Amino acid sequence: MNDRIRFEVETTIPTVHGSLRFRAYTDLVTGDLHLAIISGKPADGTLVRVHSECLTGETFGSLKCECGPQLDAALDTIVRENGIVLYLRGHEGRGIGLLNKLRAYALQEEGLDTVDANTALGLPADARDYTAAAAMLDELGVHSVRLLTNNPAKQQALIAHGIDVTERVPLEVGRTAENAAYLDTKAARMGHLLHVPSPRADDAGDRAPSSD
Ligand SMILES: Nc1nc2c(ncn2[C@@H]2O[C@H](COP(=O)(O)OP(=O)(O)OP(=O)(O)O)[C@@H](O)[C@H]2O)c(=O)[nH]1
Ligand SMILES: [Zn+2]
Repeated sequence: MNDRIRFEVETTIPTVHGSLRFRAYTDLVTGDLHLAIISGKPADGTLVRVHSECLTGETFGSLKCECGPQLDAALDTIVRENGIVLYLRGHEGRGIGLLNKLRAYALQEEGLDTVDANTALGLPADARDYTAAAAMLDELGVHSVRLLTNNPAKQQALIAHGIDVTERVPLEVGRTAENAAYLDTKAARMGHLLHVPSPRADDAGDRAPSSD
């Protein structure tokens, strides 16, 4: 499997979440540099988050999606419980890239939802490939995982690449008035398992309610 990725370097970085080990891998097919962010010793059964890059959500605090809070929560969780966050470059915009994601956002301003905006651009609703993620887990000696995700398709994709997903662990954070319709569309049209209710109108701008 590891004709797909090449390990480059490992270094430890102190972060607001705690001390984390960063292992960098070159994707030999796409040229992207992916990261495995690790707390504790990788082992079968470990907690894993396979996270798709989202510049707008993670760097600029976009409230259109929940990627930023999900990444923060995943890093906090692996520091607490040990585990791995695979940070996948080239997955931006569900695999259509930053420029096309911004084009899709422009169409969403005209009323299209997140699925139809991709389709209107002649692009798949989800173009992500998980081969590199599975190869990184293989390189780390991890073949069974508890997966932090709300997306059963991501679970199935990893299974199809030979990773035994023993449990799906929900990661429902970051719901706001701004992204409630987007999250509801992901649940209705993309099969995401989302149960946290939308914030009330008078909560607009607040961060996600704790849970149900
Ligand atoms: N094309 C497109 N991509 C988006 C949009 N909103 C967020 N994204 C991208 O979607 C990716 C994250 O995928 P999501 O569908 O939010 O969630 P997921 O990774 O499938 O599922 P979880 O594991 O539950 O987070 C990131 O790369 C974001 O950049 C959008 O409206 N259009
Ligand atoms: Zn995002």
